[in-house]
Amino acid sequence: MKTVLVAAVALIDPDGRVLLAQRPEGKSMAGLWEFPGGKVEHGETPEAALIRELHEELGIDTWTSCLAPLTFASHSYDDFHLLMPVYACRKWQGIVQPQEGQKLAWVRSNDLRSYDMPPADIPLIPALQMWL
Ligand SMILES: Nc1nc2c([nH]c(=O)n2[C@@H]2O[C@H](COP(=O)(O)OP(=O)(O)OP(=O)(O)O)[C@@H](O)[C@H]2O)c(=O)[nH]1
Repeated sequence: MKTVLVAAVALIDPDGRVLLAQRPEGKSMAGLWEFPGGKVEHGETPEAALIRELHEELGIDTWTSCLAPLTFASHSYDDFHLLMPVYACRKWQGIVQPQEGQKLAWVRSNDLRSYDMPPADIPLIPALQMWL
C-alpha cells in the first residue's frame, strides 16, 4: 500500500484553543473536522508544505522556527497509509480566515472530543490536550 505523507498543524491561540477545519463537500471524509495541512509535495519538507498550506487555506504566514513537532499519526485507510507529522504553532502573522469557504472552529481542549474527526486523528487528541 502507498504511504502518503501529510503535514498537519495544531494552531493554538492565546486562550489555548485549537483550530479545526471542516472538510468540504465533495472531498473524501467530507464533514469531518481536521487539523489544517495537506499533502507534502515531491521535494518539499513537511514544514515548507505547512507554511504553503497555511497561506493557501487560511491566509496566514508562519515560519519553520514556529513549528514545534507535537506528535504523529500512522494510520491505514482502505486505499493508502497515512503518515502525518503534527506540529504545534502559537505564532503566525495575519488573521485566520477561510480562503476556500471551509468552516473553521476554535476549539477548547475539553471540547475536542465532540468534533467528528478522521479515524487517524482520534488517537492524537490526548497528546494534544497535554500541550494545551
Ligand atoms: N490536513 C489534514 N489531513 C488529514 C487529517 N487527518 C487525515 O486523515 N487526513 C487525510 O490526509 C489527506 C490530506 O490530503 P489533502 O487535504 O492534502 O488533500 P485532499 O483533501 O484533496 O485529499 P483527498 O484527495 O483524499 O480528497 C486526506 O486524505 C485527509 O483525509 C488532518 O487532521 N489534517
